[in-house]
Amino acid sequence: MYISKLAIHQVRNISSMEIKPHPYCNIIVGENGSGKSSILEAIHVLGFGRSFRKSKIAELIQFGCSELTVFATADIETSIDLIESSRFGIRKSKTGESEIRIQGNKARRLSQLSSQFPIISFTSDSLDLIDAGPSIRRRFIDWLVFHVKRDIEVAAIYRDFDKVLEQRNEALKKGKRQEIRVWDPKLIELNYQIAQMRSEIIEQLNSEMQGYYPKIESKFSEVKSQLQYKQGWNSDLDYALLLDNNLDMDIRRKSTSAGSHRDDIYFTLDEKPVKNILSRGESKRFVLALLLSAERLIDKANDKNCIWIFDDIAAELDLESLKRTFSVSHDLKNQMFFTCIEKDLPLIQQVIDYEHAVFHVKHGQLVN
Ligand SMILES: Nc1ncnc2c1ncn2[C@@H]1O[C@H](COP(=O)(O)OP(=O)(O)OP(=O)(O)O)[C@@H](O)[C@H]1O
Repeated sequence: MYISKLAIHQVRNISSMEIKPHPYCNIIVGENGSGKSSILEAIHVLGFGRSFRKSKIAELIQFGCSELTVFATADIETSIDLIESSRFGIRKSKTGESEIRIQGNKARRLSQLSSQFPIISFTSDSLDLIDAGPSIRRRFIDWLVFHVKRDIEVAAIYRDFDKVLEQRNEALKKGKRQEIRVWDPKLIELNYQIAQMRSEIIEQLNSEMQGYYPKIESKFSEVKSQLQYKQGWNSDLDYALLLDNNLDMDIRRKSTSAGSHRDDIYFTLDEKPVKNILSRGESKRFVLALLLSAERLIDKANDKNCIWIFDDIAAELDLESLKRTFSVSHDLKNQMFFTCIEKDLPLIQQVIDYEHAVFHVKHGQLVN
């Protein structure tokens, strides 16, 4: 799948812009502050309903405007010379309302749009997957589960778990045992479902990683890399029993101490935490291999390639990593959007030895 047309309105310094991207490789060039990343933000909003940075939606909306909109036409080659087009759109307002359109019809949930539109982003924040707290890794794994399972019910399982956990925590605050126990059967069931889905996907991701990591990082080809699911409770014990055992403590702490909401994934090299071993550049390559492995799983399950967005690619990766990334991504036939400043364009074009489109951006407008 690739975006064949993109229309952006009122996203940061872009008042209105229409682009017809190349099916595989797009380089967005401009000076600092020209609006390159804003194009990537617009694509990200379509796939996730939020910024790829830590910006809130209201911060993405152009100064003085009350909403932003992004529309895309995405094409899929269904056979050698047959292309199927789909239209997607999202409107987000400052006051928090969203309107989602698929083929011109209103959709109820963002997950309906996201399921059609798998986007992978590699930005300066991507290292958070290694460095930041477990919630970032859980979010990544759950996003992958959602795209691999291809089941809209998956989003409902996560939503319900959050709701039930919140209700149970409310009951814990009141300290009423009977009320707390009302939530336990549903919590146990959803906890089990989430654990099962996460465990399966981490195992599959681990196995893809064995192939991709050496392609991106030759230095550690002899060293075993491992992704391990670390459950947020003692998995030797029955979860129901654990909730019972922890009840007094949970009432004191006013929150549920054990469960999927405490899950994490350990990334190790030679059984040592990646976080403590790898340099910053090496960590970026590890994350890149992780993202490529994730894409492979999505691709296998959906026959639908992911759309990649790389912000300021030359600042993030060295020449060798760039070469490897472009080569692997090109083999996978992904649609890619890179941003870079004018001075880095020759370097990037030297590494990309296949057809691509270049879009020059100035003051929030295309200039080529
Ligand atoms: N809500 C907003 N409304 C209008 N302009 C904004 C808003 N938020 C940010 N901007 C401005 O939009 C411009 C484009 O930002 P963007 O991050 O897209 O630039 P860029 O080309 O990627 O720059 P760099 O190379 O420095 O990363 C910046 O000047 C930024 O200050």
